[in-house]
Amino acid sequence: MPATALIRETEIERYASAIEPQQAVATLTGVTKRYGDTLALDELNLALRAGEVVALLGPNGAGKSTAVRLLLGLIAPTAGTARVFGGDPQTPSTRLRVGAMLQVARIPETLRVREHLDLFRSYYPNPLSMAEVVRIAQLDGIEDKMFSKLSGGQKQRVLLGLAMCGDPDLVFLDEPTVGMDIEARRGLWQQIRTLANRGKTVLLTTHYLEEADALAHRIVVLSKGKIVSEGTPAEIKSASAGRKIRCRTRLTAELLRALPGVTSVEQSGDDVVVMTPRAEDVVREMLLRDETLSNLEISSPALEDAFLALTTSN
Ligand SMILES: Nc1ncnc2c1ncn2[C@@H]1O[C@H](COP(=O)(O)OP(=O)(O)OP(=O)(O)O)[C@@H](O)[C@H]1O
Repeated sequence: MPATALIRETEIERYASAIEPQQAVATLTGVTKRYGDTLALDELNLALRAGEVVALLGPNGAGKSTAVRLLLGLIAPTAGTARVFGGDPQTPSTRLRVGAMLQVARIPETLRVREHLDLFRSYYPNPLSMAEVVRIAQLDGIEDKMFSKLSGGQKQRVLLGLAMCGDPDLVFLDEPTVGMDIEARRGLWQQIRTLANRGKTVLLTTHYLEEADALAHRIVVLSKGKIVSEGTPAEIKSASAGRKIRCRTRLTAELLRALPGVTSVEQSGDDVVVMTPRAEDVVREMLLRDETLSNLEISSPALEDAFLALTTSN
């Protein structure tokens, strides 16, 4: 069954309508964005609630950065409206309440960490104290280092610190852990969780499905400028690919494919892998036909499988 058949418009509407306008910290309503002939966003509706972490997932060119840049007020929609704290994202008073993690390439290499933080703190009337920024972004011990001398993970932590200087209520993290090893990535995840626990709203874009799974209350999957699925990580997984049965059996692939509810059958070494939204029924049928069936395993698909199904079938 194509994944698109499983993604119901009504599910997306359920999320959009579940957010009362007064709860929404930031919204894109009917937003279309064109760059010349390129349609980057196509009548997109997105709302972020106070205190939630939302992951925007999607393949290259899906429109993730465009959505973030609209909410940051860096670009204007071709049609539709972008609102942050009820106002235009471009107004200075709104910008003071928003923090964004920049890309490494945009940071001057020849300043020390402390100098970068001082500079950013000076942009805000009520910045966080230096000690607080250092604590949140775990920069102890590297404050006096030149930015150019830092490791990839340390640079990403400085970028998070810079985003936090103004004590923002809404934080945009664009690929926050790109280029980091798994240990450093986990450390940054912990810091992002701390932000959410302090009531901040976080929108992160990522290519790492594990990251979205680990951090987000809600995942929004974009493909070609449209939302193709939206829900908790568990909902995304279960809505898209059903469950996976792995076992050793004498039954032929042809017979398995003919069982009600089976969506795919693949050989994997000596085992066979069967995908179905009705795992219990299918296993019952298999056991009735093959009492030697062994090595049985039933699992939910990884978010990665779900994501691929969603974005490639579109
Ligand atoms: N300034 C621009 N001028 C022209 N086209 C652009 C511009 N910025 C983005 N685009 C195009 O708009 C579409 C959406 O791009 P966007 O950068 O928002 O996607 P993305 O999901 O963030 O991709 P990636 O994961 O690669 O960063 C793409 O087709 C891209 O080529």
